[in-house]
Amino acid sequence: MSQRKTIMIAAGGSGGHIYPGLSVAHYLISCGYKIIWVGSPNRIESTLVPKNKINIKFIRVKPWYGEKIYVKCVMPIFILSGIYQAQKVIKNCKPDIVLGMGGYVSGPVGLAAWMSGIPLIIHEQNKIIGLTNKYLSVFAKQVLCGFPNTFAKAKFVGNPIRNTILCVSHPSIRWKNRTGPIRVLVIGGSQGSHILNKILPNIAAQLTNKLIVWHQAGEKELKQVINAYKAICYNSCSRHKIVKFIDNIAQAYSWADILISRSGALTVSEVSVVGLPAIFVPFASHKDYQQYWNAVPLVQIGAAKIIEEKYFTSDYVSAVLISWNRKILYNMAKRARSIAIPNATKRVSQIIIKYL
Ligand SMILES: CC(=O)N[C@H]1[C@@H](OP(=O)(O)OP(=O)(O)OC[C@H]2O[C@@H](n3ccc(=O)[nH]c3=O)[C@H](O)[C@@H]2O)O[C@H](CO)[C@@H](O)[C@@H]1O
Repeated sequence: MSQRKTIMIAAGGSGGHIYPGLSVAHYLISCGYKIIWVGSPNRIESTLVPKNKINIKFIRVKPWYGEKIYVKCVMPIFILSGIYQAQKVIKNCKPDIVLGMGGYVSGPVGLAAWMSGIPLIIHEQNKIIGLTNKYLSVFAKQVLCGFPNTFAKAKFVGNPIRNTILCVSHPSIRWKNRTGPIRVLVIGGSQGSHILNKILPNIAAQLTNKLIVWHQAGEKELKQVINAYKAICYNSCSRHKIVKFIDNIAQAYSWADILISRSGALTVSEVSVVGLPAIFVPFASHKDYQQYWNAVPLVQIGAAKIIEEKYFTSDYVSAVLISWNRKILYNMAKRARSIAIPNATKRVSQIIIKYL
């Protein structure tokens, strides 16, 4: 194996695209390969990727699609500008292969790779394939996917999960001797979720003393959420923890009895690997309702429940929560693990290596 082989990873915009890319990047680095990341300068990859000590190049990209007339008119300019910038980065970095992990940035980089004769591999994290990957699949040497039966042309490999999450101990160890209020972890995806931010303080008030909440509220609404818990929960609010973002998500998964969360592809896959019961509230504004379909496999095996936004009221969710004791939650946790794919990082990496 040559030390000089370079793998370019294009991914950005949200944790659901970046974290699985980072898992693959670290695996390949440990095998001696060089990684160059391409992302956008103003999105979370611009901080997350350097934090992981991975070299990142930036291109400025805009969405390739949209309903507004203005977006439709200027779209060809966006596309051409993105491809031009991506070609320049490819010319400078000379990658041997390009891996597209999703987000707008992977579109122009994937196309530029194909135009330069560099093999392109793409990975789709969701149960329903996104538009960027649908277009790129025409040019890709290999299409990989995180869920089975996503796309006719795709090979099912699972979603790469961070090592720290893979190291969370088995539910039988975590639940052993656990007592006290039910521990509810609230995650709104990489940016926080308005509906969870609005309803959870009311649930905490309704079920005072019965639960304890660790709530990731996102940057935008953090202050309002802290104030909402303070206003509603009176003296008990100090036991709840409200934060912008949870860096050590493995520790949070390990602490929790149940997760209440958006059902982004990565959160769903992580919950399965860790073995954690969940109430999923799919993001309703996605055209293809991908988050609903991401959660279905865990619901089908009795490890999770989907509550759609229109039914996500404090009365209903409180009723569900008090109907589940620790024993029920522990059994759900074990079921979640039964469909986990813990070795997806290795599977993706080995396919890349095969093409080098
Ligand atoms: C609104 C939107 O477009 N969401 C999409 C976005 O989700 P988004 O990136 O928001 O959600 P995902 O569940 O896929 O990934 C979130 C990632 O961030 C991590 N995390 C989150 C919160 C936190 O405090 N700490 C932390 O580490 C999670 O552990 C996970 O690894 O990309 C996903 C993958 O394509 C899609 O399935 C989602 O539909």
